[in-house]
Amino acid sequence: MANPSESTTFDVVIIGAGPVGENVADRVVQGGLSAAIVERELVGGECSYWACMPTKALLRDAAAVRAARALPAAGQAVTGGLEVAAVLARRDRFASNWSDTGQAEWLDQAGIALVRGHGRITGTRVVTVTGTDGTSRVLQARHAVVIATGSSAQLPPVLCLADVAPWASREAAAARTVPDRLAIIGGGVVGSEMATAFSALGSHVTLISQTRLLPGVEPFASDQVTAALRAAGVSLHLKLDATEARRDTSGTVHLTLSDGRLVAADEVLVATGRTPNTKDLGLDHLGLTPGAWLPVDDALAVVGDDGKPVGDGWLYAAGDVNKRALLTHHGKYQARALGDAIAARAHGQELDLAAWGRHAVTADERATTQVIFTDPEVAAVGLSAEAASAAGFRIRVVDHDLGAVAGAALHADGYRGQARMIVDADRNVLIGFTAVGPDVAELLHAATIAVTAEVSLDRLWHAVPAYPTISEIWLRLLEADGRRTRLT
Ligand SMILES: Cc1cc2nc3c(=O)[nH]c(=O)nc-3n(C[C@H](O)[C@H](O)[C@H](O)COP(=O)(O)OP(=O)(O)OC[C@H]3O[C@@H](n4cnc5c(N)ncnc54)[C@H](O)[C@@H]3O)c2cc1C
Ligand SMILES: NC(=O)c1ccc[n+]([C@@H]2O[C@H](COP(=O)([O-])OP(=O)(O)OC[C@H]3O[C@@H](n4cnc5c(N)ncnc54)[C@H](O)[C@@H]3O)[C@@H](O)[C@H]2O)c1
Repeated sequence: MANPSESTTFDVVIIGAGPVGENVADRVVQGGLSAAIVERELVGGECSYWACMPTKALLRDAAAVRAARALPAAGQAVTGGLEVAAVLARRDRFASNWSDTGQAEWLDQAGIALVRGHGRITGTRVVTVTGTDGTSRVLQARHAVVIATGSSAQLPPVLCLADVAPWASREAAAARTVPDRLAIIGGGVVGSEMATAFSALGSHVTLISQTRLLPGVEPFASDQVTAALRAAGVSLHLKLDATEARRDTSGTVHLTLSDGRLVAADEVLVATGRTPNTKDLGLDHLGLTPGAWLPVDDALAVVGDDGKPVGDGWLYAAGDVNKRALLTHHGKYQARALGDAIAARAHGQELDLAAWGRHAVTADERATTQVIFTDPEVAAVGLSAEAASAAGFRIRVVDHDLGAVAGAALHADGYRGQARMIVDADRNVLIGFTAVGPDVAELLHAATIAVTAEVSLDRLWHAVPAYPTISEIWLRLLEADGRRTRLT
């Protein structure tokens, strides 16, 4: 049998072996097709080495200490501060010491050919891979090419920023030392999580944000994270821009803010969003714009300016690069649907692209889930009140104090948190849920199931939360909404 790693023709060629590319490859191979995956850096992508895993490892020890300190006896047992070297060493393990041997072995066992190098589309269903030694290999796809090249940190237009050699998320996630003073530009998810992590590790953190913190989440959740960061000693300069950067001869960076204030720091972390990895992919030959996000249709086929699939529909984009949801779990959800769809098409089967169908990615629009690992955590699914109103839903907004739930009061003394459900008043179903508070992450999946299954609130009254758990928030929210009498 031919060695798949030496073949040049495959059913599917995937560019990018991040979590999304890996999952597309897995599904097409499980669907009976052959697949090659092209990777220019590490198999596993951003998430494994510079994003989800190492950043959550940086946050976890401090969260455990906080949880213990919220209880009188356990708090007594916690003495001293965090051992920074041990936190960084555990982070290194979670980043697999930046070695992809394990993930490359997994590809091999799964029967997926790994081609190392930079991939470019050089013709219809053709990808040319340039290795680090400059040699090229041409791969031909029989059915489809999938772009899963992810995204990189975007630098904001701050004068002379490049001269101060700022950190981006990669440098923060892989930091070898904890700077005494860290300035963060950007108050989104990366900025807020890294402010939480580095202040707990001992940095004096100053965060500058154009907007309120976490502008994508419900304002009450953003407010609680803002208050907690302030209480932890983080200096927040909100609704301001950094305009200029300069590093002096002693190594100190000086940032000028739009109101004229100056911020001094040892390092600057830029966390102002992402830019797609599409600059050098050969997209210009296909009438697409290099460096732009890749617009896709419901089947994740890349579409041109006319909204129609490029070519005869052989080119797909999944994960960060299509900008539908810049989250690993949503990218992998897209990958499962797309991999199955490519296999189904290749076997001459009909696709099921109706809402919630097997090959559809409906949850990207109706039930996006996210946990933000700040202190307190934020967990959200579906629409916020603002987004639901903007989308034209007639809604009821129901709020409840999480700290008033018996399970939360037991969980931590002085538990502070809040939950909100957004109800589609016409259908009486949940279309959004947000919770903020210590350890709310694991509350999220119950809400996700209610939103995706479109469970009526009448039925949710029969989902009895165990006593005394934090999940009793569901009962409290239903009570706050009031039991409605069915008129039919
Ligand atoms: C600091 C940070 C923390 C995050 N934390 C979380 C979190 O907790 N939970 C969560 O769900 N999401 C998180 N995210 C988002 C998550 O990292 C991304 O959504 C996810 O990595 C996207 O996966 P992907 O496969 O689309 O792209 P990537 O992970 O970026 O992988 C793309 C791969 O393609 C390769 N590639 C690119 N161009 C080429 C080319 N031309 N040829 C060959 N290979 C190429 C790259 O080297 C890379 O390996 C975080 C992001 C950041 C920045
Ligand atoms: N826990 C998680 O799920 C997690 C963790 C980290 C990152 N991520 C994902 O990674 C993606 C990238 O995160 P991010 O924080 O870089 O982006 P983001 O889009 O969440 O936030 C970027 C922030 O930077 C601000 N900004 C933009 N331009 C600016 C400028 N010139 N000056 C000052 N501020 C500016 C924006 O107003 C926004 O607040 C997000 O989409 C997020 O979903 C997820």
